[in-house]
Amino acid sequence: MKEIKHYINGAYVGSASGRLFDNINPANGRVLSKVHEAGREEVDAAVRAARAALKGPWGRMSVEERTAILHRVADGITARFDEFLEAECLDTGKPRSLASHIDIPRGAANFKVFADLVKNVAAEAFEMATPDGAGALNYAVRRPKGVIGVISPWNLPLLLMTWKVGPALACGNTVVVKPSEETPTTTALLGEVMQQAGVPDGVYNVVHGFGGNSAGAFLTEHPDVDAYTFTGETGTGETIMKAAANGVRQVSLELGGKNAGIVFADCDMDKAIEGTLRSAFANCGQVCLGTERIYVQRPIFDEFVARLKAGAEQLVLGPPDDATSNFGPLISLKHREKVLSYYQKAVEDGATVITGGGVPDMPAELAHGAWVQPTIWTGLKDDSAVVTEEIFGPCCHIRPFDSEEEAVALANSLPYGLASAIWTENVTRAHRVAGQLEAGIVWVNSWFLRDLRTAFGGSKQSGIGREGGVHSLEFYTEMKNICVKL
Ligand SMILES: NC(=O)C1=CN([C@@H]2O[C@H](COP(=O)(O)OP(=O)(O)OC[C@H]3O[C@@H](n4cnc5c(N)ncnc54)[C@H](O)[C@@H]3O)[C@@H](O)[C@H]2O)C=CC1
Ligand SMILES: O=C(O)/C=C/C=C(\O)C(=O)O
Repeated sequence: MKEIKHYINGAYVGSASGRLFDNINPANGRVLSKVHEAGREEVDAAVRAARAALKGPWGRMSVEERTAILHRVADGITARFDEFLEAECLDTGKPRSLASHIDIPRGAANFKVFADLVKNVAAEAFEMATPDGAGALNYAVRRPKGVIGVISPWNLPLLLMTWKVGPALACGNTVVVKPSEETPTTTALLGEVMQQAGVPDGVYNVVHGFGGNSAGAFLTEHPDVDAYTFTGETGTGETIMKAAANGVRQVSLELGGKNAGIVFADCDMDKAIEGTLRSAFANCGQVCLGTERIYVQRPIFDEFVARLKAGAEQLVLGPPDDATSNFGPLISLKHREKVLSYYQKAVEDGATVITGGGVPDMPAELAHGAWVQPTIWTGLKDDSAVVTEEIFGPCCHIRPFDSEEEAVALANSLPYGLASAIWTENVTRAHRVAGQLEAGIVWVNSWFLRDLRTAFGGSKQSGIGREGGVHSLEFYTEMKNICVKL
């Protein structure tokens, strides 16, 4: 059986404890590989290697040399596209059509975009007057923050990990990555690409393991890490923030959401249905930007529900190697338990189940996979847990609204504020509503349309800080002002 080891200081190493855990294929429940679980010893070795590398060749490189290497990393991912694709699809069960269009290309783009950005970004300068009339000149320079702890989730494993590692390295930092225990493979594979691209030893380190009382906690408790970037559940973000408070370390947190889709009667119905099918069901609903609450203006409510139901029922459930499949399993049986508990709660709370609501019949070879049906409800009260809590599954509740004010109030009614999607052909309304929504990201007549130069992140309990474009540079560098008296 294949073993997945840590990648520390440019070498693959096992755990001193000899502890291994199973990496499971969620499509069929089979063990894919055995993964080494890091103890404090391995985490410490990774952090030491990362600290030393800051002072080694990486720290002395010019921006041109460093960014040329990062372009080679991107090219290395592209050259091994099929290997990354296979690994990501086996770890997550997601359809190849999805991973080949989103996950793997973004893995490469995340290095290129930030390598190009750091070469072109300017820093501020201010001339000032002084009492003696000679004046002074202030100018800013950016310096790497240091050793960055990267804790990444399982839903878009390569995409979300490189979304952090790309800018961190472009800015001259070194990293210790703790990928999700559910999806260790592409993070491990990236070590080989880093090596071939000429990334010096110790710049990119990977430790595997779980969260609490395991590699995740050991990394966030380590005193020699300068800052942490995390994507995942809000509660986990709170735990990481508390750990980072020791030593006043900065955090960038991209957390949970319970995002609203708002569909106005003047929308282009075909586009609204196509977009909402993706925002509710893509990646089996496991996208933090997904819309689990859909508000539809009353005159088109019945038609919208009927058409979304028809679309959901046309999704083709199947494993990644089935070219016709566009809907995979959830990440694990444990996560399926959570999702099914909401499916049950919806019924207990009096929902009308428009479609789905359970576990599909799958062929014998997939019977042990984490499959669930795409599910749509109507008729729940606004305070039902199904409508207020992040489920992170392929499901949505649809509720009618009458006025624009009501739709905005409903969308803003929860403590989350990550993303929203508005569907309307009235441009004035689109701008007006977008401006009022309490969310870090608002899409109009689209969903998950990403320009990597834009600010990405959540408000309220959906996160702290923004990444993307120059906003990533704000987090991954320290800005120093130099004041020169003339
Ligand atoms: N992208 C997102 O917004 C994601 C949201 N979730 C949400 O979180 C729920 C739970 O899923 P999990 O996989 O348990 O998410 P999680 O947020 O706990 O895990 C994400 C990462 O954090 C690490 N982690 C967990 N506890 C930690 C700790 N105490 N210290 C340091 N690292 C820690 C995990 O090992 C993993 O690498 C899901 O049902 C879903 O609602 C999960 C994954 C991604
Ligand atoms: O950076 C992106 O384009 C996508 C981000 C998606 C998430 O952060 C998520 O699903 O957690």
